[in-house]
Amino acid sequence: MKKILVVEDSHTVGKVIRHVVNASCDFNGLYASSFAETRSIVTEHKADIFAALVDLSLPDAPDGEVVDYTLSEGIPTIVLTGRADDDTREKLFKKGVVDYVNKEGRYSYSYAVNFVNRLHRNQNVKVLIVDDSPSYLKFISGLLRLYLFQVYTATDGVEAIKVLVENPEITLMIVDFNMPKMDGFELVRTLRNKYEKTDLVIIGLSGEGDETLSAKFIKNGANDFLRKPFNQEEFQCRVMHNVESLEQIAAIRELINRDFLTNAYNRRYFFQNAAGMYEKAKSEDTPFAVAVIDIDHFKSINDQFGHHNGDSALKFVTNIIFESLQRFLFARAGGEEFFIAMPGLTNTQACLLIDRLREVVASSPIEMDGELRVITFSAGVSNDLSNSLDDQLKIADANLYRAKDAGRNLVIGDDDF
Ligand SMILES: Nc1nc2c(ncn2[C@@H]2O[C@H](COP(=O)(O)OP(=O)(O)OP(=O)(O)O)[C@@H](O)[C@H]2O)c(=O)[nH]1
Repeated sequence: MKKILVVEDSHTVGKVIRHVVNASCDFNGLYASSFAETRSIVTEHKADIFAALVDLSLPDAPDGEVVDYTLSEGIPTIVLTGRADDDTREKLFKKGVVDYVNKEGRYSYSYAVNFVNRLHRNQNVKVLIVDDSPSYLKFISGLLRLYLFQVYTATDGVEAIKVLVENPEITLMIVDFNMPKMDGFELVRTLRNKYEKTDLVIIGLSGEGDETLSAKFIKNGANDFLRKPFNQEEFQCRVMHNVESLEQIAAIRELINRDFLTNAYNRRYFFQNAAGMYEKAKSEDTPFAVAVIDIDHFKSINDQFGHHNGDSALKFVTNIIFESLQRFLFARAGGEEFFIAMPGLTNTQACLLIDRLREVVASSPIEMDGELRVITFSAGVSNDLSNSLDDQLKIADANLYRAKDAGRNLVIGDDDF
């Protein structure tokens, strides 16, 4: 596992940072209290060090020599300092530090540690810069790479759309206003026909003197705006803030769409997504099967072994279904009932698949209070696109109750009469 290097000579500050690292850092800490110790730790662990929090002034390195050292070793460096006047800050950014933090108590150390976590996550974030100025393209790319983002570039709107189509995982764009072929407004307007603000963040950029540009950019669909020339700190704050917002929205979406107990998708997510699959199958005239699964005698599991064991059984069955049916849409519909949408499968294929799943669950007893208990489920399958999605689920449900009536631990489809 990668590590965070912390260089701090004050015992008290070191102790607070250690606490913050243990509580909230994605990495384990390596700690040094002098330049000499830093050298020996870096020599031994260089390949494992992801980033460093470095005190600007140490007894054996009073003028920031340790910062030059960690930077020369290629380690992303965040400076801890008690004296960040404008001049010091500018010099630090010119040297290539990622950020600086004034030593002002626990909050500032939390900020520094969270910033390292942010850098870690940035490695998975793809950013597209669109600017016809080679110098700005280079400058912004350099900053974004310093923050460990994956960077793509385009020099006009037409090229930008092409890059975006080829790389659909891009979630952040930085778009200049004044460009040939298609200006920034037109590009943003075009993109907003397809990408929501909550899926693709666009930060507008302009060097024009017009004070109204920022509002115009935002009214055309940009999330935020930066006026050239900007300083590194302002750029960093805007970019990080927007990326964090996007992540928070994604996290909220996950919470809305997932069932709390099993972490399977919930009923709302199922209907939102199954409807599109159903329509696609209908328009392409391809098969579309649904299944309703219900655990047998689940009440007796609760009654005999208690609710917590019932919960464990639900999680256990969910995991098996999830592992086995990853390519299909699967959700906990409520209680001990699950829905599955299987585009591309005929009734026979879907019945065979669900029956195989039934065998796996039935042959995987789980331990409850020291006793091995076999869990089974019954299922109904339906595949008839002349019915609506709701009706198809109702028929699958009716088939499920036939399976229950026929003795349970059984799968019944449209043809099994
Ligand atoms: N532990 C636990 N139990 C739940 C949860 N949701 C629903 N249940 C229980 O699931 C049981 C479902 O019971 P019934 O609808 O009678 O069905 P069954 O006992 O499975 O019987 P058949 O479906 O006829 O085989 C009820 O006792 C619910 O309280 C849950 O999240 N956790």
